[in-house]
Amino acid sequence: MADVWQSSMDHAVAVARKAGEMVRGALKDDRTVMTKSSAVDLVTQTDQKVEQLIIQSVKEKFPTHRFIGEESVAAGESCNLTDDPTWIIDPIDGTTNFVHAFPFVAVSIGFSVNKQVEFGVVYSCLEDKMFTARRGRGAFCNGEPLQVSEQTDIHQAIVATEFGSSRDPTAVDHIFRSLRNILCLPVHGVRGAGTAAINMCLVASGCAEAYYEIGIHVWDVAAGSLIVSEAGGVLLDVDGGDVDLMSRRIVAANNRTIAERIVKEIESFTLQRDDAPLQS
Ligand SMILES: Nc1ncnc2c1ncn2[C@@H]1O[C@H](CO)[C@@H](O)[C@H]1OP(=O)(O)O
Ligand SMILES: [Mg+2]
Ligand SMILES: [Mg+2]
Repeated sequence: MADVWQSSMDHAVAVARKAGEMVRGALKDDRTVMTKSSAVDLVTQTDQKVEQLIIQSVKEKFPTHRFIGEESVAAGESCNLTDDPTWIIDPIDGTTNFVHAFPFVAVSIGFSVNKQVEFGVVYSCLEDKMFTARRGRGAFCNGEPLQVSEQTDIHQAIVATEFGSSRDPTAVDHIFRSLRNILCLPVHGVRGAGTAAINMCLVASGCAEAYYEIGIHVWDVAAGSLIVSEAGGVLLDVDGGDVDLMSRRIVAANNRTIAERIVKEIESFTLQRDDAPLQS
């Protein structure tokens, strides 16, 4: 059966590749860093230029589609997911890595209709790996099918997470308590690539059993969430309920056994939702 979103997905892959070229080029000369929500929440002109490139090219081709883009939201645009076809864009996931030339940097493009992610594209542009997933049709890396790990024993798992962009000692302590619980289960290891999107692609690829984090935004995980589920993985909220991409919390794992085991060890907390009304 013809896929109504195939041309949109083809466009997403093409523009993600173009965006990745721009990121690779900018690695050599653009290191002018600005900050956003905290002294370690970084943004560069390249983040902004790449987001504009993606949005402009999509607007020309699909003028009725809507957008949620990290840098547009930072500039004051709303972050509401409607039933309309919506491109959910993180132009550079891993800006801190980009600034330091730490080699995990991704362009992340999710596409939702009726609030459901229809396709996801994550281009790990320094590794030149194009991760794609179409709902119901599997997940791929450079065209090769992806499959999550078959491991069900948490003690033999690698768990990915990040420390986030808050350096408030109380908030850091909170993150460390969950991390300590998980590390001491024990697990084989804890890792973090420095980008939510690539962490999720590592789960989809079977290289890590799980990824969890509180503090992510919808643009960090929209594409990756579909890549994980289409590779056979599961998504949960950190309290074990259904995942809610606007809630800033996620557990992505190879299977429910591992996901639920991790949930037990997380000290959850809530943050302001991505779709909370703007403060005036
Ligand atoms: N100092 C920091 N360290 C790690 N991640 C950070 C960070 N500041 C912001 N983030 C963002 O938080 C996400 C989840 O950890 C990352 O993918 C990253 O997305 P970003 O590069 O698009 O801002
Ligand atoms: Mg991001
Ligand atoms: Mg970003």
